Amino acid sequence: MAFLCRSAASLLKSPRAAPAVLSACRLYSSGGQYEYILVEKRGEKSDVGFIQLNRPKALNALCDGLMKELKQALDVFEADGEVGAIVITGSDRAFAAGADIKEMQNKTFQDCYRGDFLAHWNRVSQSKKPVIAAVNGFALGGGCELAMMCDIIYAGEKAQFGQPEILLGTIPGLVSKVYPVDQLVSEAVKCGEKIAANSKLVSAMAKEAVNAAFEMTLAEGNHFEKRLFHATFATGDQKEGMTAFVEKRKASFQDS
Ligand SMILES: C/C=C/C(=O)SCCNC(=O)CCNC(=O)[C@H](O)C(C)(C)COP(=O)(O)OP(=O)(O)OC[C@H]1O[C@@H](n2cnc3c(N)ncnc32)[C@H](O)[C@@H]1OP(=O)(O)O
Repeated sequence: MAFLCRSAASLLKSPRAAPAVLSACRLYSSGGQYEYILVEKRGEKSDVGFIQLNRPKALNALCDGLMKELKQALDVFEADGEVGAIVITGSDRAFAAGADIKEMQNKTFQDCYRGDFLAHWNRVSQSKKPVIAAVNGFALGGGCELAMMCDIIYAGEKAQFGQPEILLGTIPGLVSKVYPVDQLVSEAVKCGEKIAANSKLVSAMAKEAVNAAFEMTLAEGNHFEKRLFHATFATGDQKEGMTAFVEKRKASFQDS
């Protein structure tokens, strides 16, 4: 506890961190004026920081504003000496349906690279306090990764985890399933057909990220994956994939 208090105090003393932490404290202590999340302390002793993602109409898609608020709330709970653990949850229908596709649809590689898109997304994995994900409904793409960044995942019976980015012409896109013996090969071929219908260019990038991860530290692997993710924004297939989602139609990838 002494360590936590010192760490909180040093955060507040740090000239760079202080304004952000103090403004986040104001948001929290004034009952929570966040736009995209609900924040409170729970538990008999009010020692559990509770963050609920709250963009129900967009199935908690992780827009930039939401991720900034999540970082802010984590800063506040880390600086709060009473808080011993943090819970992140969504709604019954969706933990989070991934990064906000409408926000990403027209981004270029240059936008991603210059703005270091997703730079603050690792914040949850850097939390000094244990973080528990309570997942109901969809946990897709970045939503699945957000849950994976937590230390513990509790899943409701209807939780659905997935990495469907390949359908949008970006990375990653890996799925594993268990089948009865007699269906295994035909199901594997069906799976191959589904993969082959996506962008072959982007599939290769996804594989490159996964293979490279075996040779790298976690931080290096995260960085490499992010740069390849940025690189997909230079492809026509990312534009087609995300535009097709927004226009509610099937994507037609050209491997370009
Ligand atoms: C580094 C990280 C990268 C990524 O995370 S890329 C994103 C990965 N995620 C996905 O690809 C999932 C995208 N969403 C879906 O496939 C579907 O949604 C669901 C299967 C989750 C649910 O389908 P259904 O029940 O039919 O609902 P609905 O009408 O599609 O969604 C309700 C509203 O939510 C918006 N929405 C859903 N997911 C996202 C998203 N990820 N980004 C932005 N908006 C999203 C929709 O567009 C729609 O909105 P409106 O009512 O205005 O048409």
